[in-house]
Amino acid sequence: MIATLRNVQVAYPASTGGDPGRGLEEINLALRGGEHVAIIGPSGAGKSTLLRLLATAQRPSAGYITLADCNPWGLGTRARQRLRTRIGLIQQSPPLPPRQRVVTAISASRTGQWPLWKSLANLAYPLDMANIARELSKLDLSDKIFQRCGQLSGGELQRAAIARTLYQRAEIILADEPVSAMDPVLAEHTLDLLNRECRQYNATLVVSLHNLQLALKYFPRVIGLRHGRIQFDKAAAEISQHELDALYANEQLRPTAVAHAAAWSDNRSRC
Ligand SMILES: Nc1ncnc2c1ncn2[C@@H]1O[C@H](COP(=O)(O)OP(=O)(O)OP(=O)(O)O)[C@@H](O)[C@H]1O
Repeated sequence: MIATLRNVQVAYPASTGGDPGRGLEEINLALRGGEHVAIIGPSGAGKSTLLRLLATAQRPSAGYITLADCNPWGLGTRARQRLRTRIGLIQQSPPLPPRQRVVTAISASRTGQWPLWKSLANLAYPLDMANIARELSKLDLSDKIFQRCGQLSGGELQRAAIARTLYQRAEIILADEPVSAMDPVLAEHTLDLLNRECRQYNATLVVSLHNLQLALKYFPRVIGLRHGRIQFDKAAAEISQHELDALYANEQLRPTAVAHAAAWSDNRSRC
């Protein structure tokens, strides 16, 4: 298994002196290397928290986690940093420095894997321009290579962050709503590309999505989270409308989410 979580819990500090905020509770999960998994669930369900846990950006309050056969929180700082070079986290609003050029931001994703002299030389002039240009062209961003990150649109920034993680050659790619700022056609194209690239390099891909249609279409395994707990974890083809209704029950997003799911079910039954 590339990742396992046993009875994992994340409790956030209470903001007003009450009970601790609920992030995740009793999460039990095993991910095989090379698997492609979508995480769905209403706003506040814990999707980002789960991705941050898998990225070692968040420490569990309780329970046990292994990544690539080691406990990240039992490692020293250096060893944990080395482990992080094998994990790519694509955030919904990628925190790329606004004044940094796209080429520099992308090349920085590999510096943790390089010796110090190479990282320093790379700061002065990106050493691997051809491969960076290749990753950008896959995402139709070739013309943005020397642009400053702060000058990119939301969707372009998300695509630059995806190019950065692909260039990193991460073994585990975690993406938090990676296509939320893209138009529907670009969103499909980008998710399709991300899946193909991960298959080619046998990378494990875990993506949180609010768009159920995309989750069910592109991911063979889907995890439904609600109130910090796993409601279901099963093959996309086996998820029923009833389970989707229950996942989003009483949530403000329900009408949109269920409409997406109903459209997808209709399409599925017509095929
Ligand atoms: N840093 C934090 N401090 C306190 N509470 C937090 C923090 N981060 C998240 N939470 C709380 O934990 C819960 C889960 O949040 P999380 O961001 O993981 O949900 P999500 O499913 O990704 O939501 P969304 O779909 O809206 O992005 C929410 O109730 C949220 O308010």
